[in-house]
Amino acid sequence: MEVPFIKMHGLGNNYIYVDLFQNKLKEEEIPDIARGVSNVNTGIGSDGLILIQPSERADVAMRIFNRDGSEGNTCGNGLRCTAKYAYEQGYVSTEQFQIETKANVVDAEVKPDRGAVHRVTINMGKPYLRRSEIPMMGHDDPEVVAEPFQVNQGEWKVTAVSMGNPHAVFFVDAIENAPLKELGPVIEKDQRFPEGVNVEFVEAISKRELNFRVWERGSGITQACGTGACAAVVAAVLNDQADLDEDITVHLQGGDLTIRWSVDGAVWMTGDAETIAKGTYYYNQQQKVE
Ligand SMILES: N[C@@H](CCC[C@H](N)C(=O)O)C(=O)O
Repeated sequence: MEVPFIKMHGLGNNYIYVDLFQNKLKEEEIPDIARGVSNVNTGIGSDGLILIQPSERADVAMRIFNRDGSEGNTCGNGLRCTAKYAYEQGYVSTEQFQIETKANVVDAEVKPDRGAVHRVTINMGKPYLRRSEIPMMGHDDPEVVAEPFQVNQGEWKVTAVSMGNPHAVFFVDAIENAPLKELGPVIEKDQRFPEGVNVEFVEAISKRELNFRVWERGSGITQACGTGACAAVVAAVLNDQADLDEDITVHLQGGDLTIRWSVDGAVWMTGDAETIAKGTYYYNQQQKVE
């Protein structure tokens, strides 16, 4: 089967996008297609698959599938790329519009330059902080902030934030010492997070600037995670490491995002969105990718 695709990235967090305004995919084949396109040797190579499709609740909808074929609820970098694509394709006719994800409906604003969009702001909505909303095992506290967390014989402090998807944030003194490869895969699948978790290590440089590294649920190390950067800023404010209602610069491996947790509770994210390539993926369902 031939699947027309666009490859886009937000700060190096790259996905294969399929436009379901124009094409159809069988629901049961989507996880396999996500694993297939993501494979760098036998596919295209990506952090996963994103479907852009019509919505009944918003102007456009988006679904995100990780490298391992699991479906995420939302994706910050994917939202900026979806906004760029929807505007450039003419699926929306205004610079402000709404995008539906499995998690929620968000407001997007594109900043076009002669018809092309390279920068997008998304109102990501309010973070979920109750333990049961993350979800994380234990008594249903209103917040999980700097809670002792033992892993691999080490003692850490976790702050848990859901931006529609779950994030476990750990502060480190120096980002280059973040044990991403060692602890990322272990914490991702830790039983205390019944739906798995995205794992972030964060160094607070000042109250307006954070260094950030991520191990994503279902995809492993990626160059950037938009929802993770939002969760990092929320966690930093909760730990008195960043200011509420101020623009915070988050330095990710692939570049910078500007994030603000505003007094009304909403988290705003501004950053780049770029197209890499367009083409056709030849999906062969006889060669399932595990
Ligand atoms: N890269 C993303 C998040 C993608 C989904 C995540 N791995 C999950 O399963 O929750 C982002 O930019 O937010």
